[in-house]
Amino acid sequence: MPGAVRLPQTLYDKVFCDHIVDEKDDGTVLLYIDRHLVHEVTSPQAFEGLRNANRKVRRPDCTLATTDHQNVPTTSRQNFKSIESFVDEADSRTQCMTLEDNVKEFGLTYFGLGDKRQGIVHIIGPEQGFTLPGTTVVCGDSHTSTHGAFGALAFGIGTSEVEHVLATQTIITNRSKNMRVQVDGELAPGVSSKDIILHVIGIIGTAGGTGAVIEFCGSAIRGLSMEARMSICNMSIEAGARAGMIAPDETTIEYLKGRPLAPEVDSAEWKKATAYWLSLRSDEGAKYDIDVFIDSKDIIPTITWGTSPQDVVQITGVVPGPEDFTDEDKKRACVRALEYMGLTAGTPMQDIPVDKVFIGSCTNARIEDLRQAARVVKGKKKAPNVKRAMIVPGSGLVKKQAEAEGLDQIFIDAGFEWREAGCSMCLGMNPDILAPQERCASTSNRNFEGRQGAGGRTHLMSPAMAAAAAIVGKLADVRKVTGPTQIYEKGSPKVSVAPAHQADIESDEDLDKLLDDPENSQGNTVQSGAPSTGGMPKFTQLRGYAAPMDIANVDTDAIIPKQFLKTIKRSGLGSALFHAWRYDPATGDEKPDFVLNKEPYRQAKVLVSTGPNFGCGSSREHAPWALLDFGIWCVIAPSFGDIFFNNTFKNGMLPIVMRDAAALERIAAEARAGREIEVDLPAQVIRDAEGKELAKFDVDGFRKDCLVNGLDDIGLTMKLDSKIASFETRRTRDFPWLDGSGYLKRDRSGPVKVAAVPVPKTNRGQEIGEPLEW
Ligand SMILES: CC(C)[C@H](C(=O)O)[C@@H](O)C(=O)O
Ligand code: SF4
Repeated sequence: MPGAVRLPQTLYDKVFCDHIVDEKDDGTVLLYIDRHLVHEVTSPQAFEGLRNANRKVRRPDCTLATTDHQNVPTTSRQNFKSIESFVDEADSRTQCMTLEDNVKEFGLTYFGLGDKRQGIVHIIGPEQGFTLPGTTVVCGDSHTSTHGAFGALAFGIGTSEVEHVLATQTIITNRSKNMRVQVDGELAPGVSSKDIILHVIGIIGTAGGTGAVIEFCGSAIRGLSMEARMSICNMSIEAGARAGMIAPDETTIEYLKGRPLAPEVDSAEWKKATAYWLSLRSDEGAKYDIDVFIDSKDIIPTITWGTSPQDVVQITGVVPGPEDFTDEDKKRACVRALEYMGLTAGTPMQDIPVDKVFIGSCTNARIEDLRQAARVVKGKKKAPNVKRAMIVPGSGLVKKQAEAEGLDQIFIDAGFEWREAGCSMCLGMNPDILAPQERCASTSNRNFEGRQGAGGRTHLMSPAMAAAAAIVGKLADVRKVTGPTQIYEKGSPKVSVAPAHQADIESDEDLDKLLDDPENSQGNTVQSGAPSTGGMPKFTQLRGYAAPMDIANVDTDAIIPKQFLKTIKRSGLGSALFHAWRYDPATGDEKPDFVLNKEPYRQAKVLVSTGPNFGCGSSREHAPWALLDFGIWCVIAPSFGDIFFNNTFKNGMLPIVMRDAAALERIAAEARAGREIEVDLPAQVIRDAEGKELAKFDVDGFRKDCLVNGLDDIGLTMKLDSKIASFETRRTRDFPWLDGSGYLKRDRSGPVKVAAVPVPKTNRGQEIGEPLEW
């Protein structure tokens, strides 16, 4: 209604409201997606689902695909002719070629390996101007949060959701909480945006942002370049948040000028777009559910010591010990992390030698990151004990730019390797990996067990700090290495180890055997064969053994390690579930102490985690697929990683949030005693084997309905086609720069422009035909 009084809104509220296609009374929202980024690892099963149901990609003009992940060798591409001849590893090749086939079949824009614009999906989106302020951006990848630096609502999704977006250009979701992290003051020399985000995660923890979208604000954030802002939003997922956002401002607009897929500067579209973008800041008096205030002067160069991104310490500090924590979960986690990391409490961080250095990843492989590292390295040499120091630019264009500036030579002269673009050692899936017990100074975002290679030890830090570590040969304080030099710039810049070195998987054949051999399946069908379009099995009552797990922050890398992500199927992953925890790396034998290797838990149908934040980290839907294939249909935990939580529902599984500690303990006690329990979804009750109630639980109404009735949500959404079409018409009218029409003008490939029909009301309450006011 024109003139209606609106409550003050946050940046998140505004972007969310501008994308609502439909909202149900129970709060379930059908949200329109403006930008969909696709990569080879999480898309094959989604395209397969489309094909099986004879569906098309609804908005090829709003979809951009690239190959970037574990499959892409970062060795020289000078002789690149085709993926077929270039990618040696069979499964990697299949995954890359499957994406190539799919983009052809569905008419999508694609930056392949031969294309200079190829790179990590979260680097190329902003680089091309595909990511724009005020948009909704999704990708089958948890670090989609990166794009929030533009004031976009950007979040990671699982493969089933990728299929949903491809088919309908929408997603089914709920409103998140509003969280504000305000960082004020001038950053001290040597302190970068990576230090800010590590510091923040150290304070709020990896579950601190659960259920929330974090808005980063304050004078320190405003003073950052776009690239530095991206590093912050990138790691909001490590703080457990659904997304991170920063309000667009002049820095944002400056960055977008001249980007190929942004509106043309000074055109009518540009003027309209920039006026809208600048309107996207939180209103005075807007309410936040959680507020965190940080003074920049408390931040000094920060690194991680343990196996969770919250395990941070200042570089001047020492390795902590269990007595430094009051919480029992944290004490336990500390003991485990010290053992895994091969560290002793009390050791000064700067006394710890490193074996490898990795400067790359979607967090820190942009031109500015490379410039910072180059400033530290210039004229110096890598320490002799550092076996490898790798620079992996985030995209072909970043690489080109760096070479034009002579950065490559600075690194090469210092003894670094200058590689091609890709995820590389961030995920350790291609030959860029750590050997067991090797220690790495890394600019990536995850230090989980085995993340960069089985048994590998990762310390997260900024590019300047990683460069300093390479020079010193130990974890080092960059301020000592460079002296008072200014490493960080203000404003935004324009822009092999032994193959398959996994202690547990020796060769491609081993992997194939594990994944393809029906013998290896635990015999429980995932909806695999049954494509998501065909409906799901109904979930009503589930009775069975519950496997107890007393670990906090069980990440999806642990649930299903990276080497199993190369499959293009949903089935057969049961034998790989918790692979590193379940099998001895040397012999391949089962570890007798691991819960799923014991009776009666080999038959477990439920998993009870007493630690919080189960399923945090990566968006890989392979995690629920592996659990299901093992036979686990229900996970009970005090809290969950957001994307994992969604992914389980999409596969007919039930994740139960049990915040009541006493009730959780009652369930865990039954589990430990090896007695069966019953999960009754219609009644929302958990009972013991005798039928006595152990706990009640909450579940979202829409999701319950889908589970109990085995409903396929893509089919349900497609019934709302006229609402989606109406939304698109309004979008074309109010946000014309978002249609691929502009893209086409600039020789973008892919069909576009959805026919406009007159439609009612926007979600901000305006009337038909009335232009939105910013
Ligand atoms: C492969 C992909 C699903 C995964 C993610 O979602 O994060 C990866 O990028 C990672 O960083 O672990
Ligand atoms: S976190 Fe690592 S593996 Fe994941 S998208 Fe970023 S660079 Fe790639």
